[in-house]
Amino acid sequence: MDDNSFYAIRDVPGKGKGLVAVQKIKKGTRILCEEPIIITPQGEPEIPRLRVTVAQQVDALEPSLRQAFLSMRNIYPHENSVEKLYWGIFQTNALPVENGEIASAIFIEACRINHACDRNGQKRWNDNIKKHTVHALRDIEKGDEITICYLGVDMGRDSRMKTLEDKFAFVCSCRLCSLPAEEGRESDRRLDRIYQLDGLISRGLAFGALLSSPLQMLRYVDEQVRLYNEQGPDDSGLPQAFFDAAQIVIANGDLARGRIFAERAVSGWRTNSGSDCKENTAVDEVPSELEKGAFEDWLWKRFVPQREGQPADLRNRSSFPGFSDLPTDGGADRMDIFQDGVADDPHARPRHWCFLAEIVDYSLLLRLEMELKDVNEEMLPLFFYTEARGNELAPEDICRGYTVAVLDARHHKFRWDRPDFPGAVAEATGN
Ligand SMILES: C[S@@+](CC[C@H](N)C(=O)[O-])C[C@H]1O[C@@H](n2cnc3c(N)ncnc32)[C@H](O)[C@@H]1O
Repeated sequence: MDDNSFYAIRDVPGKGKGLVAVQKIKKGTRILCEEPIIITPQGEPEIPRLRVTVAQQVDALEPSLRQAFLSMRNIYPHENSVEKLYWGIFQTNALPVENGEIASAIFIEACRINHACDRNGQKRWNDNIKKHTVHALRDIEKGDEITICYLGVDMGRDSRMKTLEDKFAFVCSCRLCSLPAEEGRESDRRLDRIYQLDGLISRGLAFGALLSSPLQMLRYVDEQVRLYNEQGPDDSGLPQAFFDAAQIVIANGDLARGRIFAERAVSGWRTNSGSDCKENTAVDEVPSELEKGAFEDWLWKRFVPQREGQPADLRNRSSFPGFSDLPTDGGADRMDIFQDGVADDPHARPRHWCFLAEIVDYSLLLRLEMELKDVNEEMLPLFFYTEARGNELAPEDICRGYTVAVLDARHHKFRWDRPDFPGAVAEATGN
């Protein structure tokens, strides 16, 4: 868990524990960023097998994490075996990950966040840093509870209530669910229509209506945006709506509107994922000097071997990857990124990359240890297991704010790493 100073875990009346803001949090701020402690694999439908997987991971947790897991809420408390008890806690608290490998996971702090249909936090699994994040959807005042939405799609009050009661055993009392009768019905009508429009727009995009009836399609999105705005400020569905509008107008050659809709979509996504939305360019940042081939390389973000004397593009993530994007020692993973050619091509030329990270802090007791921040803003430790334990470096070269560069860095699993633990304790090794 890093930089979690925006909140404290407190008792929240009628909800058990919850996260409460301990300072004002500005819209778009990353409030929480946390690694999983227990995961279930994607595509395993067999509950008994999942129960065993979860139980094995719980048993392998270090005592304080295990205690934290066991203190979590369990809405299935009447199960009579330890395995079923763990499974009950897992089901009550697990958050979706859905990165192709992991289906859902337990996070010690993120799983304490309560639900609100008009939540002020946006949850997301960030696959770049292999962590769950929550960003502020609007300004959150000190003392306010931080909330996320447990439901996948917008639905009316009765359907929301039923799903939350069936799946999470509580009755929601958020602002939206507590609206006076007529306002509540009005809100439901809006949500039903937003849902209906979603279907019309996605079918239209899939079946070519963006070319055959673009104005009708634009009307649908216009209505959806208006309904989102009436429903509440900064709805997290807005960026997708602007993106849909951008596709409709661009497909019809209307680049001026396309640019504005695209900018609005990006601005909304930036709020939803805050500082995680890193790699971006402004519309006028198109390189004008490049010849055709080089322009295409830029456009498709292809890896192009550096010519001698050519300055390196520090924003190129295949040359300057983050920690989570590094290849594994001896592994064939991500070879497509890390070789000039395809993985099984015997003539593919190996290429080089450089892991860069800022020194945030350091100490020199038994050995030199550093706390680093990489290009994805992921924090990680660096230990010097060298002969002189880091004393090879001159003291004036070790400063906060300086950059560490590790050429051809790789993940390396040490013998004492926990087996099969996600995002495991691998360290950057290199020459
Ligand atoms: C993932 S946990 C959230 C943390 C939990 N409150 C705790 O004490 O650990 C989910 C459970 O919290 C409770 N909960 C979440 N949101 C709630 C809400 N809006 N009102 C009442 N209870 C809520 C429900 O019991 C739900 O099954």
